Amino acid sequence: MYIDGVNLSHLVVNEPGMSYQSHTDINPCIEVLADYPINLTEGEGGEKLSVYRIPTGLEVQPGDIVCVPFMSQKLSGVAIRRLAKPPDDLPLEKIRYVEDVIQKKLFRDTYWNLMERVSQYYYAPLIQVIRTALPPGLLGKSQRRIRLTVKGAAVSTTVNNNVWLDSPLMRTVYHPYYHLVKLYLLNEIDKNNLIKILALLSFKSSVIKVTNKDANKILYILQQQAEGDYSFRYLQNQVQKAYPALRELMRRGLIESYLETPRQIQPKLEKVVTLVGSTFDTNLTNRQREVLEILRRRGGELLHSELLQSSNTSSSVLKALANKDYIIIEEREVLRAETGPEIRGDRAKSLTADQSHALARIQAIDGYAQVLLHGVTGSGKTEVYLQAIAPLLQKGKSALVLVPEIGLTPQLTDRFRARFGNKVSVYHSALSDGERYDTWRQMLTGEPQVVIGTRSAIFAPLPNLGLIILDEEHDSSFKQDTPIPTYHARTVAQWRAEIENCPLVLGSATPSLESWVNFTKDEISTHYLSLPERINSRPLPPIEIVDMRQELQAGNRSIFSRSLQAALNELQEKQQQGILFIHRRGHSTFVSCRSCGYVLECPHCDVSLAYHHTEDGAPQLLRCHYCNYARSHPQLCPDCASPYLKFFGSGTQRVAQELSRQFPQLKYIRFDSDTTRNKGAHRTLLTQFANGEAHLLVGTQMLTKGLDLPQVTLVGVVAADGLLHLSDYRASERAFQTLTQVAGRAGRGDDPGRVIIQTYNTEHEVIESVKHHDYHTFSAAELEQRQALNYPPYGRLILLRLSSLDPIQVQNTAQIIATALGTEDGFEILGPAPASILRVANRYRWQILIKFAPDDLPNLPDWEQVRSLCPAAVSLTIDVDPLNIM
Ligand SMILES: Nc1ncnc2c1ncn2[C@@H]1O[C@H](COP(=O)(O)OP(=O)(O)OP(=O)(O)O)[C@@H](O)[C@H]1O
Ligand SMILES: [Zn+2]
Ligand SMILES: [Zn+2]
Repeated sequence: MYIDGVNLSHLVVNEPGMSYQSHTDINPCIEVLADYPINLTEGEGGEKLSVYRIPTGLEVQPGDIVCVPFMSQKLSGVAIRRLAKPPDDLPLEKIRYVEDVIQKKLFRDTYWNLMERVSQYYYAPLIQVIRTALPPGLLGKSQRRIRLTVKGAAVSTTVNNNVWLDSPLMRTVYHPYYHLVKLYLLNEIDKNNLIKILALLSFKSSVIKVTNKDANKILYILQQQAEGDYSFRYLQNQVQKAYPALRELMRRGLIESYLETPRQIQPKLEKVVTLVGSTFDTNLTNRQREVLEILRRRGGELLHSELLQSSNTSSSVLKALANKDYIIIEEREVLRAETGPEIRGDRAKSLTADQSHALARIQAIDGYAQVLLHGVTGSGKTEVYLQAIAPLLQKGKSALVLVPEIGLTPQLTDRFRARFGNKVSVYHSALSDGERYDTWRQMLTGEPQVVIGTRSAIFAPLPNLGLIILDEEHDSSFKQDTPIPTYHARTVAQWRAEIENCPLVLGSATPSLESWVNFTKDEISTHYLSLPERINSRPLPPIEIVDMRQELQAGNRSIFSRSLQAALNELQEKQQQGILFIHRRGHSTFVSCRSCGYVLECPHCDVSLAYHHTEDGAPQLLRCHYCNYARSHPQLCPDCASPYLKFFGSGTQRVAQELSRQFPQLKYIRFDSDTTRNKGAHRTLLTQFANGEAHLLVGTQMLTKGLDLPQVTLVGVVAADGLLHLSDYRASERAFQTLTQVAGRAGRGDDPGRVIIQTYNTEHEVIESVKHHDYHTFSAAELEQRQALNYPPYGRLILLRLSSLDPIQVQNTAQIIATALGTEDGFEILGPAPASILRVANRYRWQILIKFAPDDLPNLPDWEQVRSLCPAAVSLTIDVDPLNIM
């Protein structure tokens, strides 16, 4: 990483034996990489190091997170390098002091190396990588904001004449002319007079006019907000040429810009009462004696609030006791963390031969190596992970376990907690900021522990890492599409394991083709470990493929084939349980008018709105899946006022309706994004199902991931076709993985399972391979195609995503960039092409795909040059190794 021409990797960090701390330094300074906001006066925010002085008495070391002054604000940043004296070209009095150290010793050498590698590979500024790695709020979220001046508040915008008078801003008592506005509101003076008075008062001339269309719009937007205040970024997204317009408004004194002070997340403190001494003097009241007695009985230490409650007393009583030195009241930090329910402990299972073999191979690794644990569904991969981790903890080391989506797999965390108790913590984005902050800091302590988390947990700052595990390594949620860095947790895990010199285990029943090729290219690698059988030699469930065309020919118009209907009937007779899987895109969910054909669309995106209905009695909503716009379901067609609106509802909903109609006695639980919105809903629904409260679990993709329910004997895939026809070179791979995983939920217990897949494409090669549980044939055929077309894992891809409010400008920019790239060789350029949904949240999107051989890296374009071709109104994201090309 080069910053201002300096290669950072030589500067960093904490090199042992360095004597910078020497007390003879007269004016010690430190270089800081701060979290600068985008600077309005310079356009783009750059990445540069700034020098600060270290005040006497404050210990500042490279790798610390510090708080520094910047203009009139405070920012946080990472201390990079100590200087024994200030740089020669910088007069001492110009250098400001570091204010404080927020977090000591965050970045060790190894951690810093990781940050740099991510930054280089994904072409993302280092500070962006650091921001991704840290819990939210640790670096202050300092942002540039724009607010109206009094003068600006009084300008009448032509967007809506004189709207300013009705703007909330004018009605706040904080407004300097509120007394005048109030007169107007009370009808004491009329509007025209008020305008004249205000004009006289504030500008001593006639009413100010803003003629520039964009400037006018900015004023209007600001005036609509109660405090007349928005972030610079927000305004930039609302108005096409925001930047010159803002400058004009600022020059005319109608708005001002300022930096918001960072809001640090504070550790949570609670008052604790501790009993000191055990003899109680006679000078105590009965009440006081009682309180002390309760405290003693409860072990001599209680939370202040708890003691107040259980002794039913007031804080003045406690204070009096503290004054008499019977108790100590002090603030102590409490850690916020997700704890999960109480779980009964369990012991290590005795392993099958295959499991033992795999475990032995993993444990024989000394230092860094990658292992692919390829085990069919239900082969006991998790048990191998658990037993690989146990001895590490004993040796004082920690383990990191990455999973696709933690909310969906409460079962998995439970299994880890049952084995390792409170040594397990979870880390993912659904935690509150406070919980994330505390969990994260708790990792820094170096206590041996197991962290289970999603994608971003690959940056968990565990100092003594002994093992990294990626479960379901094929899952695409390990890849971040946006914002930058567009990292893949598997790739980062490879670097991290290498840097920390520990093993990395990739586990899957359906390995990604990348991993498959990687581990099988040289003969059979010793690090390819296979669990080809289920536990107790249970068979994989037989898979029946049903041709839905034949069903139709035979006169069956139901969405359930005759075979699936029979299976559902049997389920009820035998009191067994089943899962019905619906692919999200498998059914249309839009609402259209039967009379005129009008389709309800999102006003901001080029897509139709999807119908959502969570339960009886809940409001019927139409929602945009791209920008989250929502509206209520209209009674009448907005176009022709016909009452005959037709909708299908989400796939699960439609299937649920059909179930109630055809199998009224079958109880089902819907498990999809509508029914699992609330925190803890996944767990609740799965527990209900596990307790036998329903025959069927009906749901989407969420069902495919790691569910281990022994009583499930039937899995039905209602329509596989939606999966087969995605316009993406990875569609087949994804379809094979999803279908294999969902099929793998059946027959995991004593009763044998069966799977029924309904499709209109019985001959599709994916369907063929899934039917025979044949990963090898599938991957061989798929890899052949990839190789022929130079797609990953044989070629590499970089996707340039461009977007703008201006449809012409973004198209032109895409064309210019593609042309410029076309003059270089070493790579192939596909596009520019509009994204498959051109407009999302009012932004028009184009993309350019760059394809090259893995070893051609040195020939890649200069991204700074590419960026310079991009005007300010067009944003460019470089997605390295993209997974979603749509
Ligand atoms: N050695 C063993 N003896 C007995 N039972 C075992 C053993 N190993 C694992 N099991 C049990 O077998 C079941 C399946 O194991 P597990 O869920 O780990 O499989 P998996 O390979 O992770 O499956 P999937 O990839 O389908 O999620 C679990 O209920 C687990 O407790
Ligand atoms: Zn209509
Ligand atoms: Zn939308």
